[in-house]
Amino acid sequence: MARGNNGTRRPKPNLLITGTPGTGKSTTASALAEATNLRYICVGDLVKEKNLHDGWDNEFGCHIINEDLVCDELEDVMVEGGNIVDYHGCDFFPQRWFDRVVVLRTENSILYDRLTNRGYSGTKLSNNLECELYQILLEEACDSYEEEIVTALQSNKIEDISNNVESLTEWIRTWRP
Ligand SMILES: Nc1ncnc2c1ncn2[C@@H]1O[C@H](COP(=O)(O)OP(=O)(O)O)[C@@H](O)[C@H]1O
Repeated sequence: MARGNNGTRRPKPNLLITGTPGTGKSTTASALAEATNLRYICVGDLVKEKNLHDGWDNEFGCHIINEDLVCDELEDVMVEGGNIVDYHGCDFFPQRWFDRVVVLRTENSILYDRLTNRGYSGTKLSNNLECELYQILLEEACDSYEEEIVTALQSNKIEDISNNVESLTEWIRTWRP
């Protein structure tokens, strides 16, 4: 829902850019933030910087995010509006925070190359490839937000990044409080 706590519409929209790791969230979200002057929030970095986690998960090789701490940390800026949030999950954020939810999608062979270049192997690699193959993030987004605010965008080629940034910039530009 596009309404803040005071019942008025936010002056600037909040967007969530989600998708399997490697689909291009941080590349797309940071380019979009630069093009629009909105605030870029990388939840993964925030978790590390502010210790919003419950330790390290050896099996998955990542921090165990504390979702309540993350939501508390972000509440004020999200109510204010004008944020582009990047995270490979979306079901624990309050639904009212987002005006648009973008799920980036990448073909498996391309994602395989990106993730192996990043040093992923074994279970971590196969879990992420399966996550993309079974559209886990798209389903999570559709289950968590109103259908009309969720959009899946392809992120296979470099041109996809500029096209996606351009169309989202236009959407942000025409946003009216
Ligand atoms: N649409 C795309 N076309 C080509 N390369 C891409 C595309 N999106 C991302 N990449 C590359 O893939 C890698 C992972 O991108 P990144 O933005 O870090 O993904 P994420 O934030 O989803 O983990 C980076 O090297 C990036 O340059």
